[in-house]
Amino acid sequence: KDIITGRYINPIKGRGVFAKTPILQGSFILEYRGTLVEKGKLGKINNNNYAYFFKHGGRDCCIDASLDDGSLGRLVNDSQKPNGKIKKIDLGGKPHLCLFAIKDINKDDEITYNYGGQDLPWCSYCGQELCKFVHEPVAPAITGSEVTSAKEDFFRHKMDFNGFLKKLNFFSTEERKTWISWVALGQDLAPAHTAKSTKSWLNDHGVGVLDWPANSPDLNPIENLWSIVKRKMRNKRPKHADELKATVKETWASIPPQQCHKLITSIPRRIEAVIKAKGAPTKY
Ligand SMILES: C[S@@+](CC[C@H](N)C(=O)[O-])C[C@H]1O[C@@H](n2cnc3c(N)ncnc32)[C@H](O)[C@@H]1O
Repeated sequence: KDIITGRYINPIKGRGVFAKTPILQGSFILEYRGTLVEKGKLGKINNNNYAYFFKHGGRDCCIDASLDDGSLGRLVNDSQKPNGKIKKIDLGGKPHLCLFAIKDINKDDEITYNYGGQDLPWCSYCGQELCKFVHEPVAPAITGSEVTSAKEDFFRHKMDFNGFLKKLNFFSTEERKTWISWVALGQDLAPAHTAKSTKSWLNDHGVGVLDWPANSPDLNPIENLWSIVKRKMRNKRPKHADELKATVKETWASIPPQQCHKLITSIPRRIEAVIKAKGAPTKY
C-alpha cells in the first residue's frame, strides 16, 4: 500500500488502483486476495465482478474477492493495454495471484491488467470519445470505506433510474445507448409502464425493456424488496406525504446490498420453480 492507492474514478468505471510512486518494470505490485475456492465448489460462487478464475494443478479454481476486505487487488481494472500482469505463484501448494509491472509505471498512472476477454462490455467503447472519459478521473480522490461506485449503487439498488440517466447525460445519445444497453428495465405490465408515452420515452432514450410474462410477481425480486420495505415500515406513522416519502427513502437505504444480492442470485431457482409448477404460483 506504500506504492499504490485505491481511488474512485467515475460512475462507469467505479474505483481503480493508482501508483503513488513510480514503479519499475518487473516489480511486484500486489496480491489479488480473497477466498480460494476449488473445483466442485465453484458452482457456489455467485457470478460476481470480483471472481478471478484460473487453473491450479490441472483443477479449476477461483479467488473470490467479493468480500470487501480493504485489499486493493479486487479494485484493479481491465485494460487491453495493461501495465501489469497477474502471475500465479505456488507457495506450499497454495496458489497466490500476484500482479507484476510489465512496464515502467509513472506516479498517478492507473494500474491495470488484461482480464483476458475481448467481449467485455467496456471493450466496445475502446478508441471512442467515451474511452477518454472512462480513463480520465472526474471525481476527487475518495479512499477507504467512503469509496462508492455509482454504477454499483445503481445495480445494487441505491441509485434510482433517473439518477442513473442523469449521470448518463455526460454522454452523447449514441454513447448513452452503449451504456444503457448494459441494462434492461424489468417492469411488470402495469398500465403506467405500458402506456404509449412511456414506451416511446424508453425507446427514444434507448432503454431496453425485458419481456415480461403477465401475472408473474414470483419472477421479480423487486416484489420481495418492496415487501421488506413495507414490513420495516409497519410501525412508522408518517404524518404527511413528505414524511412518508422520507421514511420510505430511509427504509430503502437501510437495506444492505447483500440482501439485494441474495434476491438477485435466487433468480435461477425462481425460474426453475416456475417451470416445475408449469407457470402456476411458486413459494417465491
Ligand atoms: C474486479 S472489479 C474492478 C474494480 C471496480 N472498478 C470497482 O469499482 O469495484 C471489476 C469490475 O470493474 C469494472 N471495470 C473493470 N475494468 C473496466 C474498464 N476498463 N472499463 C469500465 N469498467 C471496468 C467492471 O464493472 C468490472 O466488472
